[in-house]
Amino acid sequence: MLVPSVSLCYIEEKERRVLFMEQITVSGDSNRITGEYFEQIAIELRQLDCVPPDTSMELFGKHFETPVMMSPLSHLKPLESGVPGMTAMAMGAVLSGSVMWAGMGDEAELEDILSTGAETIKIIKPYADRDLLYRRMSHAKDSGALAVGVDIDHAFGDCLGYPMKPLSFGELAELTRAAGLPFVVKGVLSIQDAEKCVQAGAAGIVVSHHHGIIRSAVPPLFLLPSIKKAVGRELKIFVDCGIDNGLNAFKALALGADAISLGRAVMPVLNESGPEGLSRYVKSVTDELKQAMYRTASPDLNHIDPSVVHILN
Ligand SMILES: Cc1cc2nc3c(=O)[nH]c(=O)nc-3n(C[C@H](O)[C@H](O)[C@H](O)COP(=O)(O)O)c2cc1C
Repeated sequence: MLVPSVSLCYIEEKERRVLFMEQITVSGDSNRITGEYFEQIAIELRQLDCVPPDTSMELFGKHFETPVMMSPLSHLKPLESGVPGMTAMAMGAVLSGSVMWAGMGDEAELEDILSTGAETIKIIKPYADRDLLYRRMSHAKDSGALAVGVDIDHAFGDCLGYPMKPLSFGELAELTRAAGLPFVVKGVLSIQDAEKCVQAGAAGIVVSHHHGIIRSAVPPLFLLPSIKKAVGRELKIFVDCGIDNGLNAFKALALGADAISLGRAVMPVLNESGPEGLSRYVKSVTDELKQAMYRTASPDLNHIDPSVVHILN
């Protein structure tokens, strides 16, 4: 099987600036393991005394209709209408009252995204060129991003010709101090890193294996309860990887996530039906989540009892 190295990069050739389905199919076994783990998690029903649930959330001082967010993607192809892919994604986020996240794109792309009015969390690569990292971070702040962060898991090899380098704890602490915005660390997949993020002053973490940045990655939901126990009172916990429906979103929220993100699942939707279709999709995922909350007597996102989910086997 073709498996990318740790320098997993979405775009090796410019011509592949399409839906990236080729790369998605070569992510080793981590996505399969994660998918199978989701299937092991079952939901019980608590239908007496249940009330219509509220799926809205407050994040970094803003109000959102749903905890179903966009994952930070990058280099999506433009829609047929000519609207750049990431801008269209941001428009979909605005229409659905959802948080937008932006990945590796450049400063002009982020400005386009923000011009849609989308509340956006900008995730910057751990560029070996730390000056570039800091420039991107202050640009995000000056442009009005909601929060900023780094995907610490994309720290090896290079991406699109940009060499990457792992962050030290000291560098992370310095970045969070300098950010001037809530700082989010994406690609946390251990209690150790989660605790270091708290000590470094991060406002949030994304528990994620980056759709298979390494083979045999532990499913984010496997670690989530222990990460929640260790750091859940100190920072926001977000989760992605393999979430494409409201029941999987519910499982993640029940096991300790404050919000979840949809990554690869949004790409075909966006491509086929644009921002409006994306908004309908996010709303349908949110509706399915709401049904699960209703049937488990979970009145709002802060009151989902973890004991409503069971790990079989
Ligand atoms: C085309 C594509 C581009 C991505 N670009 C970035 C990026 O620039 N920064 C980042 O942190 N993650 C990036 N990711 C990773 C996603 O944010 C997400 O962590 C991953 O796809 C797992 O979520 P999923 O299983 O819902 O797709 C990208 C993923 C894809 C598929």
